[in-house]
Amino acid sequence: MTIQRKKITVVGAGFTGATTALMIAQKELGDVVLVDIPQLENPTKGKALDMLEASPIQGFDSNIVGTSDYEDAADSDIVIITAGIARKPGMSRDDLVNTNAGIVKSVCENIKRYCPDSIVIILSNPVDAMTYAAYHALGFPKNRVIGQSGVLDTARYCTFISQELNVSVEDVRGFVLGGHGDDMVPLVRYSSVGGIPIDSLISKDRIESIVQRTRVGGGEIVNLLGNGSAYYAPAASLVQMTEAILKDKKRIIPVIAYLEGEYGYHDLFLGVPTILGGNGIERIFELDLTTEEKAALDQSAESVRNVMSVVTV
Ligand SMILES: NC(=O)C1=CN([C@@H]2O[C@H](COP(=O)(O)OP(=O)(O)OC[C@H]3O[C@@H](n4cnc5c(N)ncnc54)[C@H](O)[C@@H]3O)[C@@H](O)[C@H]2O)C=CC1
Ligand SMILES: O=C([O-])CC(=O)C(=O)O
Repeated sequence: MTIQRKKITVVGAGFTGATTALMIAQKELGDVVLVDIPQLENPTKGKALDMLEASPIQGFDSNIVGTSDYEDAADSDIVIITAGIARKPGMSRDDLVNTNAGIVKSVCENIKRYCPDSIVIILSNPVDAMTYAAYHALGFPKNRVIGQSGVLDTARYCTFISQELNVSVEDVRGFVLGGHGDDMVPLVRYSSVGGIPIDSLISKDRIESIVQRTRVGGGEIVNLLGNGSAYYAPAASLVQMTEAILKDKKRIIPVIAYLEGEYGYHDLFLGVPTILGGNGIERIFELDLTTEEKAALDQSAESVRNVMSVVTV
C-alpha cells in the first residue's frame, strides 16, 4: 500500500498566500506548492525555501516549493486562489473587480488544465464575484468551487463578542451570512456564548455596534495597515476550510456557495452555512429568517449581484 501525501497549491505568494502556505505546512495538512507570476519566480522560491527552513525548528514534515510553473501544481487536491490586487485605504473591495476578474480567470485556466479534480477555494476580492468568475472559468461542479468570507467575518464577529464579555473565544458561537461587503448579515439570533444567547447578556446598542464593526472589519484593518489588507485571519480561515475538506470533517462552516433557489436566490454566489467535507460543499443549510433578517440578506444579495454583473463569464 502506498500512502500519498495531500497536495495543496496556493496561487498568489503575497501576504495572504504566503501566510496560508506556512500555516498549512505547520499543520502538516500536506505538501504545499506556492505559485506566483514568472516575474516573481525567485522571490516565490525564496519564500518557500525560507518557510521550509523553519521546518526543522518547528518540527513539521510538509514540503513547500515556490514556482511559477503550474506543472509543479499538477494533480493538487486543493487549490487556493489568493492572486490579485488588494485594496488600499479609501477603496472598496468592488473597486478591484475588473483587475482581479482577469487574474482569477487566467489562473483558473491553468487549474482546469493541471488540477482538473481539485477542490478550489477562492479568496481574491471582491470574493463573491470572483467565485462566480472562477466557477465559470473552471467548469467544475458547484460543490468544488468555494469562496472564503464567512469564516473570516464570523471570526471577527466572535472576537468582538468575546472582548465585549471578557470570555474565552472558544465559547463564542455565531455566524455571518451574505456577501463579503459592508452589508453582510451577522445573525445575532443564532449567536451565543457557552450556549447562552448573546441578546440576554449584551445590550441592544452594544450588539448593534459589534454588528457594525464586523461589517466594516476588513476596512478597519485596511485603514490601520495603510498599504494592503488583512492576512493573518484570512489565512487562518483558508486553513480551517482546507482542513475540513482534507480530513473530511464535515464541519458546519459559512462559505460562499452557488445558490440555485436556496434562500430564494438563483444563479448567485453568496455566503451561507454549509457542511464542508471531503466532497467540498456537501450541503447548504437553509435557515428560517425573520422578515428583518431576510430583508438584510436581500440587500446584501443585491450588492453581490451588482458586482457579479460586471464580470463577463
Ligand atoms: N475573501 C477574503 O476574505 C479576503 C480577500 N483578500 C483578497 O485576497 C487578495 C490577495 O491579497 P494579498 O495576499 O494581501 O495581496 P498581495 O498583493 O500581497 O498578493 C497578491 C499576489 O498575487 C500575485 N498575482 C497577481 N497576479 C497573479 C497571477 N496571474 N498568477 C499568480 N499570482 C498572481 C501577486 O504577484 C502577489 O504576489 C486580494 O484581492 C485581497 O483583497 C484578502 C483578505 C481577505
Ligand atoms: O478588506 C479587504 O479588502 C480584505 C478582506 O476582504 C478582509 O479583510 O475582509
